[in-house]
Amino acid sequence: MSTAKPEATLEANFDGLVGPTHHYAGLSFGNVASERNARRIANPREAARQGLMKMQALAALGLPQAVLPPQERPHLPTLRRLGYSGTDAQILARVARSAPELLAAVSSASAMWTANAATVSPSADCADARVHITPANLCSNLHRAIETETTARVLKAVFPDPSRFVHHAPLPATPMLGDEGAANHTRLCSDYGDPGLELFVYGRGGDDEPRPARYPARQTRMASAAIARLHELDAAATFFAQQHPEAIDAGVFHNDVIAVGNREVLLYHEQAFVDAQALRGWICTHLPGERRPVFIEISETEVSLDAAIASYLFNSQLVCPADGGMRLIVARECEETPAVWSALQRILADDRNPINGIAVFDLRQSMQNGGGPACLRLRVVLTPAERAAVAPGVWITPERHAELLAWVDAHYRDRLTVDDLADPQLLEESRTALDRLTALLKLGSLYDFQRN
Ligand SMILES: NCCC[C@H](NC(=O)CCC(=O)O)C(=O)O
Repeated sequence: MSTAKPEATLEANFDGLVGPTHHYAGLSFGNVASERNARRIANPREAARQGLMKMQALAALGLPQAVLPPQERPHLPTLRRLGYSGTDAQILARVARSAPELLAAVSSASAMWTANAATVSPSADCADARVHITPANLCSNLHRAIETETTARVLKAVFPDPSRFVHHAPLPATPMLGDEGAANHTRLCSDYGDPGLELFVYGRGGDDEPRPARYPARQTRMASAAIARLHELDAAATFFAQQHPEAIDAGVFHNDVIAVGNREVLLYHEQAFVDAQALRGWICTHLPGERRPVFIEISETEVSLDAAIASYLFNSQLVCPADGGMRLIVARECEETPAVWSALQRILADDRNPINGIAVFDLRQSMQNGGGPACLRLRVVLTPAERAAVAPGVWITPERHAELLAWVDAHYRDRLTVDDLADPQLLEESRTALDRLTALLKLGSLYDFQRN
């Protein structure tokens, strides 16, 4: 067992803080939880608290843990751009009457799922030895596409030093270049500081490749290839794998719903990829460093695709705590799904893999919109010098965690439905909360309402 030293290169998790307008509107076609829970009563306060509990627990394992702020919602600048005019209250009343689905979209707290914020490549993988960051265009859904501009601004504020961090522009927002960020990107390595393998998973490739019939493929091969070029990755250490179209049609709208990789371990469902064997073969011949790859393939007979999607087993986080070993961070739904829980016990008992612990979290508010433990975090591998260059206010310490809980309790409602979204008071509450938050996290003026 190795104890992580403070001078080591480590993987940090940047979790999205759930915003005050968290609600269920069935906005994501192809995301079965979002569709199933449309119009359910949401509890934004509980949602934010559940996320903060996970952040604090990972920080307590000795892992670098940070927070990314929510976005301004309802987003009035989008509504004005779409032709609504008048006071904020007048606009909210009009859009609620004429296009309630548009009001729901501009009110979504979906920026919480920071696995879709960007694709990040560690400096060890990039030719210029800097960390490369490309915000995702999220062009498959309006409520998500409007995150990109603010996300780019937030990431520049959090990773400010241009000698260490390169910020690319999001890819043009068009179906051919659909990009949903790190949820379709995995890195394997021997140790975090070593050069690694970057694995991009796409749903839609060339005309000769199979496509889902029912649900959209949100990530294209062309988008992934562009990111690999922008990040100056070594072509010999980069692989593009196609996600199984049948999995997409069953509700696997991102690869991180069906596979998770960490260090030398790849845990995936047998229906995750069109050609898992080719992927494994390539990893075996290409993984640099001392460790040998470890594959944990879960068969359809052990855990059905439907059980995997209902429990979000593969949306677990696989992390390396400071005291050694590897731990799975799973949603409570895994414990509640018998086939999944026994598969997890089997994985734990098997000493051919380094996984030696499981921690269960209640993330139900996010899960009901199709976002599990891994959706809520953006992974960023950082050297000690890079960690020191991150905006200091975003790191989760016991004090910051307590401040954020108090901030949530002071500003968030414990009940929200789509019918509440037109309430001008909710907009006011959100802006007041976010204004305090940027001060608390020492991030300066991030939001449109702070800059006008
Ligand atoms: N990585 C998890 C993303 C989940 C997200 N859900 C949503 O947007 C649901 C929102 C709603 O239906 O209210 C999505 O599908 O992109």
